[in-house]
Amino acid sequence: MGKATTVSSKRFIVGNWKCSKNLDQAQAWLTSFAQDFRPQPELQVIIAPPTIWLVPLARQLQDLSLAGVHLAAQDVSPFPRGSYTGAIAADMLTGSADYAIIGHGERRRYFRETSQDAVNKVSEAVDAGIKPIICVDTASAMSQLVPLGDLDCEQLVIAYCPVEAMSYREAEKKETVEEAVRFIGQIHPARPIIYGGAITPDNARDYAAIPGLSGLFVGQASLDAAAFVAICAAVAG
Ligand SMILES: O=C(CO)COP(=O)(O)O
Repeated sequence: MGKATTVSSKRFIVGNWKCSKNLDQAQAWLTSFAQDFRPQPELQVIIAPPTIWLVPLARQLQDLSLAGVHLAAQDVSPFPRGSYTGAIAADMLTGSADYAIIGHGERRRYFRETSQDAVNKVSEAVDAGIKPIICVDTASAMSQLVPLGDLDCEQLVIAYCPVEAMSYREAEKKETVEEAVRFIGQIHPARPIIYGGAITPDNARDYAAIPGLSGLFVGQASLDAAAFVAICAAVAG
């Protein structure tokens, strides 16, 4: 895989369920989403359920044959297969997840993950053919961004998720997001950048229109299938 040279015209919308939903709820969500979602060319919808539901949801998704809808793991091991109790190696995701979220602010904060852990995870994901969605939590987080420059991965997505927006449930000001996107884009010119933090069906259209942004990363509002369909429609434009 070589380095990308231009930002692709793809739009991304990621629904991160975090630690929510049992299997019945997860499958009911997908059934309801499939009834109302209208696929759009260039729109990549990525659903990140708890890892334990990836395999049954991948089967359900295959039966539904929804165009442009993918699954992501919310995390991946920084190690290959081996004696790492509790870990899930990136190549174990093959066949169920196409993407993996890596370095989410909540992983950094509650699980003490470092930027080096994130880089190792990205490297494992890339080797396994899983596309990384790497999260950075502040616009000026050079330590999170710079090591990514050495990675040879064409399909990396950068998710800008300011911690305050997630903690206080208030989206960051659009001008500040735009500045952050410009800053990140200078360090990683050809990477799609998405924004996450208190996105709702009401503000999605405004945020999706921020110049330089390739999509949205949604937590709480993705738990409701109808709200997520509305956000997908807003991102598709
Ligand atoms: O963490 C996020 C995306 O992964 C954002 O979460 P909220 O949309 O709940 O603020």
